[in-house]
Amino acid sequence: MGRVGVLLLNLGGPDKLEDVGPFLYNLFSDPEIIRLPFRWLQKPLAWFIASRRTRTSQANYKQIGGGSPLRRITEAQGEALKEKLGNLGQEANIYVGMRYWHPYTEEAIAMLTQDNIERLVILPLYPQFSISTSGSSFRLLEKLWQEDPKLQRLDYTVIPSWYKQPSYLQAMAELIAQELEQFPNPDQVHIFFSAHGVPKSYVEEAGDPYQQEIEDCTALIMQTLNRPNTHTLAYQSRVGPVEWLQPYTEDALKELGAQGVKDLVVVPISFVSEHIETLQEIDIEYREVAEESGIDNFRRVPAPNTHPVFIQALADLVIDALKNPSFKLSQAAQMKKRVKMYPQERWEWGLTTSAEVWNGRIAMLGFIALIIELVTGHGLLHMIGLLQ
Ligand SMILES: C=CC1=C(C)c2cc3[nH]c(cc4nc(cc5[nH]c(cc1n2)c(C)c5CCC(=O)O)C(CCC(=O)O)=C4C)c(C)c3C=C
Ligand SMILES: [Fe+2]
Ligand SMILES: [Fe+2]
Repeated sequence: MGRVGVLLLNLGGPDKLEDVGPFLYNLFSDPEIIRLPFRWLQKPLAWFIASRRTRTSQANYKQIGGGSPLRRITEAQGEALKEKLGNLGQEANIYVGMRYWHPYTEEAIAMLTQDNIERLVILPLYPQFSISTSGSSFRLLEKLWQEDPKLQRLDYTVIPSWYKQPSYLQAMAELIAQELEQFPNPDQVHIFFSAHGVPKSYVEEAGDPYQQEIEDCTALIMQTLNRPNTHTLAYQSRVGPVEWLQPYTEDALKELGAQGVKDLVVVPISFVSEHIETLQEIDIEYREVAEESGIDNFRRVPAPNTHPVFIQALADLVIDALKNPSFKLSQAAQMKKRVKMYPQERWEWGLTTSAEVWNGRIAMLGFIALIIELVTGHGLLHMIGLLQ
């Protein structure tokens, strides 16, 4: 076997507060995150949404030290994986390719081409597949492959999703058990799985397997844990006006509080590193919701990060992938239908989702008209004398 490389794919996060705006712009420019009928609208809309969200998002990053720890943790995972693979007799170079921030996927690809890697394993750091995460990175890679004959000669394989991997399940079970043991009555603690949400239309219209994989993953972790605790699965981090997967984490916490649950442990399951949604959203925002709802003892299970059993899981995935027949990007990036972030087409009166969507659309048209007017010097505002 020639030189082996492992490409770890991840989302990326702003390293410092000034990065938040451009990071959000990159994220909202992705048609896998916001799908629009007209391609030319993508960038202006991304700019518009990113500008509106930057301040709030910056305030959240400020609460966790002024930036995302994602790059540091992903690089540490890469180093630990390299060492583990070496111990198992499989030398490999590790590359980190982020989708929306540094080090970008394009940079990782340039490095591995320069290093003359001959056999590559593409491993997304998302245990479950979603169109919006692994799917988006696979589509970007597909594009890079189409553009570069050197990449077309590279022998590669993709691991589309891996939530059933036994050492991953074992690591999650160990982390949960460790947290349960912090309570006086561990068996009485309610285990609350909080998965990252996606718009419902991704699953129902576009055939995203994400919800199914999350439900299977939750059941497998509970089986591996093998304890009598009750549990709930809910979805966090909704963005925008459309319906996302339900129940929402916030509502489910309130409901459990109302039912008299006092001891609760939250398990983040869509992601394997600490990031804004564990450190800020769960640890600060959802803790507050839980405590206001009467849940007195609220704890969170840490993300797997560089837990040795988790690193073993990554190493096993790589070694198995090198032995098995290749899985290609075209198979992994397939999407059943085109999805939209804003699916509602019918008008409804009142302060409804539809009204919010139409308000947004009208505001968007106004915004585009304003830009055109500022660029050309002609338009309604000039006619009525508001602009000169
Ligand atoms: C707008 C739609 C979004 C979808 C769909 C979405 C899916 C999704 N995201 C993650 C993991 C992460 N998301 C992160 C940041 C982030 N994500 C969105 C939006 C969507 N995510 C936004 C607007 C942001 C920026 C932060 C904010 O302003 O709230 C991150 C980065 C975290 C960091 O530490 O910087 C991760 C990781 C998953 C797993 C997922 C679907 C399965
Ligand atoms: Fe996200
Ligand atoms: Fe998010």
